[in-house]
Amino acid sequence: MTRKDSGVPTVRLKSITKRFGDVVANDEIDFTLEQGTVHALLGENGSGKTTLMSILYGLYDQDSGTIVVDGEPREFDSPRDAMEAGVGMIHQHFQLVGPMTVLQNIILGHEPASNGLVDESAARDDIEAICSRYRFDIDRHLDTPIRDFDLGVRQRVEIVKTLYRGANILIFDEPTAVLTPQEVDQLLEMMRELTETGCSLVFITHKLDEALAVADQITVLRDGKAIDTVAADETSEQELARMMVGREVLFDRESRETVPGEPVLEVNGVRVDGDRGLEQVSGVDLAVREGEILGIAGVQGNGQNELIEGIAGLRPVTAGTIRFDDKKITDLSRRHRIESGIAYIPEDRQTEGLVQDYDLVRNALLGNQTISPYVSSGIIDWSAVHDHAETIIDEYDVQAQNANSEAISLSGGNQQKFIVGREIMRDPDVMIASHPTRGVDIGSIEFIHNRLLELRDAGLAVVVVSSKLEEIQRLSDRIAVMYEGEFIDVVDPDKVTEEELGLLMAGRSRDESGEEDEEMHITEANKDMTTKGTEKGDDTDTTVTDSRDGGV
Ligand SMILES: Nc1ncnc2c1ncn2[C@@H]1O[C@H](COP(=O)(O)OP(=O)(O)OP(=O)(O)O)[C@@H](O)[C@H]1O
Repeated sequence: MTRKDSGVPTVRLKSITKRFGDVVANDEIDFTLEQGTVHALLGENGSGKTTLMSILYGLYDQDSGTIVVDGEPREFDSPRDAMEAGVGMIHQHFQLVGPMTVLQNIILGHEPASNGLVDESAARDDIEAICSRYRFDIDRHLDTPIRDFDLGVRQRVEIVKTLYRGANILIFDEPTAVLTPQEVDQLLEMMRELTETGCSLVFITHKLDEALAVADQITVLRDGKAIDTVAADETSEQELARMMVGREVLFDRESRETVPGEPVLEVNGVRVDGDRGLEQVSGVDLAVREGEILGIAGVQGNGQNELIEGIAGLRPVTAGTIRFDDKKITDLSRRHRIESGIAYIPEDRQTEGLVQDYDLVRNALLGNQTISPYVSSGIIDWSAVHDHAETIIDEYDVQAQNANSEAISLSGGNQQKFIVGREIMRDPDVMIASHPTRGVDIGSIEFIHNRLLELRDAGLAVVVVSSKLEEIQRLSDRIAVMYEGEFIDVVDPDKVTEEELGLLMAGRSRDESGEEDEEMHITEANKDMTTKGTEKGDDTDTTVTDSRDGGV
C-alpha cells in the first residue's frame, strides 16, 4: 500500500473540551487529520473517541476549542452542516430504517428529484457507480428491505450512504467490530483505496493490528486527553497497548487443569430459520458439558447466531429438541429459560441487550422481573434493583455517572460491560455469549475473558460465538466450526492454527491435500458429533475429526 506524504491538514481540532455533567469527555484535545491519510484513534472504552468525532460531525457542540476544515474555522450546528463541509460519519450503531429498502435508506434525506418526484433511477445509477468503484456488493440488493440483512451488509449500506452524500472526510467509528475476518480485510483495503481517491479517514478502533495495518498516524486518548500521536510505521502493538492502558496486557492461552463433566445442554437435530424464513440451521447436534467452553466459529451468516438465539429462546426452532439439565426446554419462553438458569449475552447490545432510554437501574431489572429479591409477589423492590445496578457498575468497572444514567449515555464498550455483568450476576448454569467483547477495549477484553474462564472453572457450561479467531482460540476447550448451517468440524484449540480455522470457516477441510475434502471419515468415537447435511443440497454426512466422546 502506498502512503501519501502529509499535505495541508484537512481537519484540525484545536484544544477541544466537552463535558457531560461532571464527566470531562474531551479535555483540551488537539487532533490533526492530514489530507489523503488514515488516522487511527485509539483509547480505552470511555476515553472520549466517539465524543471527539461526534463534535467534528456536528452531533455535539464543544464547550471550547476550534474546528478547522481545509484551513477554514467552522461551526457545525448539525451533521447536515458537517456533511456540507464534506464530513461524514459511519456510526458504531447503524442509523438505518428497517422496513425501507437499501436504496431508500441510502438516499433518505437526499433524494434526487425530477419533476417533483423522487428520481430513483438517477439514484440507482449513482449508487451502482459508487459500488463498482469501491467494490461493494450491495447493488444487487437495492430493492430489499434493510431489516433482511445482517450487520455486515448494513454497515456497507452505511458507508455507501455516506459516500453518496459526498463526504470526503470519513469517520469510521469501530467499523470492523461487526465484520468477519474476510470482510475486515476487504474494508481495510477499501479504506486505503478511499485515501487514494483523495478521501481522508479517521478510524476509531480497539484493534491495534488493524490500526497498524491501515493507518498512517495513530493518536491515543486516555481519560479524555490526547496522550500522543505517532506514525504507524514507527510504533508497535506493545507500545500502543501501554499508551492506552498504562500497563502490559497479555492474551496468552493458559493451559487448563480441570476436566469437563457431564453434558448439561444438549441440542439434537435442531433447525432454525433466519429472519427471511429461510432455514439457517439445518438439523445440528450439540452437547455442552459442565466446566467447558465450547467456541462456535464461523463466518457471519452461517447460522451460528440463529442457533444460539434458538437455544436462548429468542427464536423458535422449527425441528429438533433442546434439553437443559435433562429437561426438555425446546418450547420454553425466553423468560422461563432465564429462570431455569440460561444467561445470554446478545450480539447486538443496542437492540437486544439494553433499552437505550432506560436508566441503568431499569436495565439491571431486565430478565430479573420475576426474580427475588428484585421482585416479590409481583412488586418491584426498586431499592434492591438500584443496589444491583450499582454492584454491576462497581464490579464490572462500568464508566457511568451513576446508576440513574440512561444506557444511551454510556460508551459502547461500557454498555457491553454492563450487559456482561448483569448476565454473569444472574448466577446461571449455562452462559451463552455472542461476540462478548465486541467494541470493548483491550483491558476490558482481558477482564471479560477472565470472567468467562472463571465461570467455566466454576463448572458452568459456556458457549461463546465469536468471529475473532484469537478470542475463540484463547477461550475455548473445543471449537465447533459452523458452515452453511451445519457443524463442519470440531477441533482442539491447542492443535489448530488460525489458518486452518480460517479454511474451515470457508467450508474447506483442514487437510489441504483435498483427499478428505470430498468425504471425511466418520469414526465410531465421533459419530455422535456428526451433523447431517440436509437443506443445502448435500445429503452426505459431514464429519468431525475430533475423536473425543460427546456431542459437538
Ligand atoms: N450523551 C452523553 N451523556 C453523558 N455522558 C456521555 C455521553 N456521551 C458520552 N458520555 C461519556 O463521555 C465519556 C467518553 O465517551 P465516548 O463515547 O466518547 O468514549 P469512547 O472512547 O468512544 O468509548 P468506546 O470505545 O467505549 O466507544 C464516557 O465517560 C461516557 O460515559
